[in-house]
Amino acid sequence: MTDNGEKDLSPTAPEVPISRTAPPGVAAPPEASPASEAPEASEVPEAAVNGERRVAVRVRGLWKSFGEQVAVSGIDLDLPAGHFVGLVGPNGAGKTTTLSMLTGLLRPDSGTVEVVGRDVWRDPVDIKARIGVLPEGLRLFERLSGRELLTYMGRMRGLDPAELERRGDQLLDVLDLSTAQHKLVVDYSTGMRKKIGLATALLHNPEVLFLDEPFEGVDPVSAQVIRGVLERYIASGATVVFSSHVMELVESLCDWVAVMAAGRIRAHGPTAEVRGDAESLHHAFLELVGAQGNPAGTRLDWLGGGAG
Ligand SMILES: Nc1ncnc2c1ncn2[C@@H]1O[C@H](COP(=O)(O)OP(=O)(O)OP(=O)(O)O)[C@@H](O)[C@H]1O
Repeated sequence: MTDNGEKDLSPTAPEVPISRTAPPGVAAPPEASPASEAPEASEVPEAAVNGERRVAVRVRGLWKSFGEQVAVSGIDLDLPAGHFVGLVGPNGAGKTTTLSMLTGLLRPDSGTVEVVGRDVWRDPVDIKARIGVLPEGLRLFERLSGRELLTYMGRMRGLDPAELERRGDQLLDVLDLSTAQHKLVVDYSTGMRKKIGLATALLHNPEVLFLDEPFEGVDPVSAQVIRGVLERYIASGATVVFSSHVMELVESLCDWVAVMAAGRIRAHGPTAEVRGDAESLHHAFLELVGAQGNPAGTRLDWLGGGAG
């Protein structure tokens, strides 16, 4: 158990007894300087090494409040490179806020984030060339066609035009968007928007891909396609960090998982170890976030039967 009340199952973590119940309370804010005054990040080489393991994302003391609401409560986390990492948690757990801070979209109140050994807030331009992001509430240039969007993003990334066209052709083909490539994005379905968003996130061949709910609103066929693309990407040594509520999906896709609740990390490590002896990751998750045995339905004694 760490200072944050989490279960750290990473192989580099000290040997500690594992507790599956975690206190729901929120710790007091740390005596930390604002992110802009954070101490100089150590010079970590690109293949940052933590023991034998390369670290794709290193988070220390990350904290974010919105007024009185503490969204992320001083989390520490090492996410290993070359893995499919799932960030899971109930509604309002702080997943989107965390992902936004990991990708330089939201400035933390305090704490540091390093991605492939570089401080996200000190090297923003360099970092943005190395990561791909599919954010929540994806905003796209609606009046461009899918193809135009890819071309625009590729040029922004400085890709050679011939290479950009080659990659665009392949991505549109693999993601089954070739026939819709000249349609305006505003006319795309939810699943098509996710797919074109994923294509723009992959176009520059990033080292780490951050995806907020990538499978939400995506049909099973498209989900299978996205899954195949991501598995191939991981096999090349890249890293995917994605958030999801769908535990079965996380269990089948991710070999590493971090469980969040109330702004804190409740457990993280190899998926099989976080699941432990539980029947499934879903059951382990319910136990970790303290949701088991909550008979919400029994309080709705008026519901059903149509008696008014
Ligand atoms: N811009 C904001 N202003 C005020 N409060 C916010 C803001 N963004 C997030 N919050 C609050 O921070 C907490 C964490 O929100 P966040 O969106 O990170 O959770 P989440 O785990 O992604 O939830 P969900 O699974 O429902 O998307 C919530 O209590 C939310 O109301």
